[in-house]
Amino acid sequence: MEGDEMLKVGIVGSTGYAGEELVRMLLNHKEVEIKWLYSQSYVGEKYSKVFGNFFKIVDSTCVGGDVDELSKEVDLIFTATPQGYCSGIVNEKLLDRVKIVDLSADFRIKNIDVYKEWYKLDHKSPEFIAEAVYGLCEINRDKIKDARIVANPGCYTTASILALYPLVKEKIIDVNSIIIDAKSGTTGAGRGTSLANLYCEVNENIKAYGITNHRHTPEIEEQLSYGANENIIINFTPHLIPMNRGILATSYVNLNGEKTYQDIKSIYEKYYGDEYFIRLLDEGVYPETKWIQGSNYVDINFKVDERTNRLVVISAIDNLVKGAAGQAIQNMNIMFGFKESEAIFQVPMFP
Ligand SMILES: NC(=O)C1=CN([C@@H]2O[C@H](COP(=O)(O)OP(=O)(O)OC[C@H]3O[C@@H](n4cnc5c(N)ncnc54)[C@H](OP(=O)(O)O)[C@@H]3O)[C@@H](O)[C@H]2O)C=CC1
Ligand SMILES: CC(=O)N[C@@H](CCC(=O)OP(=O)(O)O)C(=O)O
Repeated sequence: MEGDEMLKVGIVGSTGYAGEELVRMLLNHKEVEIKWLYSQSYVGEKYSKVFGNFFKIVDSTCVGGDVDELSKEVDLIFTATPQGYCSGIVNEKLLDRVKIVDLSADFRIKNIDVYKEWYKLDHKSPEFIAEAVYGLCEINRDKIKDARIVANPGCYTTASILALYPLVKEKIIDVNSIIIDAKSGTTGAGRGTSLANLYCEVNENIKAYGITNHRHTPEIEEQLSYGANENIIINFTPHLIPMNRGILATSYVNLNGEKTYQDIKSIYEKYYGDEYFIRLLDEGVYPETKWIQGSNYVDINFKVDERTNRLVVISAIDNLVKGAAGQAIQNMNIMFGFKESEAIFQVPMFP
């Protein structure tokens, strides 16, 4: 497509890590033109000065001002912004003009009291929560097609829910025995400066954080509960590790009755066998972040522990790609009927 036929998009939060990944991948999209790159801190600056990797590739300058006015130039807006931003700009007039893919958590959680409790924020447009679709592509593809607002899932949540969804749906595990132990690279924390993310604090170190109260807990619980059709509560413990990007989630669950490797494998095949971006690894081969880095792939495998009758499931994603920008583009592709892998097929970077 060319000129007027191209889908025009704007990116708010373009100067963050997720925003940068959106630009990097959208440049390869045959049917999309990036119309503007919005920033609060770099208005008037060349985007390629903010991120030198775009030198001689992107000539645009960051724009600021009224997003409502800018929305008249585009068909879709990605908001790769902090929690509370997107809910502040959404209104009926805006949604008449554009579709929204929000990378924050503003529209992920249906129960507003849960949102308030875990995010310590008042929601600025609760009237749109019900219609927003949780953009976990492999699970909600049909609903995403017609959505005006897509709530792009969090990074830990994407890795965790995709690993566990077939198991809860098929009721082969005790749904109240789920423990998720997840590790993330430091880009997961964003580009803003904070003491905890300084090089010397992160390098040569691994630490758990958000123990029993990380905000992805209710997001995982809500989505797994829809799958199981019953209320699920979980233990979720994230860890910060000295890597740029990547998430590895190890989930422990009690099996209902004895199950073989093949029993479980056939369940994963039923749900994901035809999924382009989900790779069910061969028996005995377990996901590593190096194998998905820079790509939109989700690698999954598991092992039955016959001694404890527990199942251990390992999943890996790139937090900035399938955990953020890649999935956001996948959602856009579904919403506009483009090839689902357009612009987001990348061979993972190794090493
Ligand atoms: N990093 C990750 O792995 C993942 C991130 N996410 C979510 O995506 C969103 C972006 O994350 P990430 O890129 O890491 O964050 P960053 O901190 O790297 O970037 C945030 C961006 O938002 C802009 N911004 C900050 N405050 C405001 C504001 N009040 N209004 C408008 N824009 C603002 C910032 O730049 P400027 O000042 O130039 O406007 C910047 O471009 C967050 O909601 C995050 O939770 C989701 C999944 C994974
Ligand atoms: C390493 C790290 O700090 N990760 C972030 C999760 C990033 C993300 O996906 O979160 P959202 O729900 O905000 O979109 C965190 O734990 O807060």
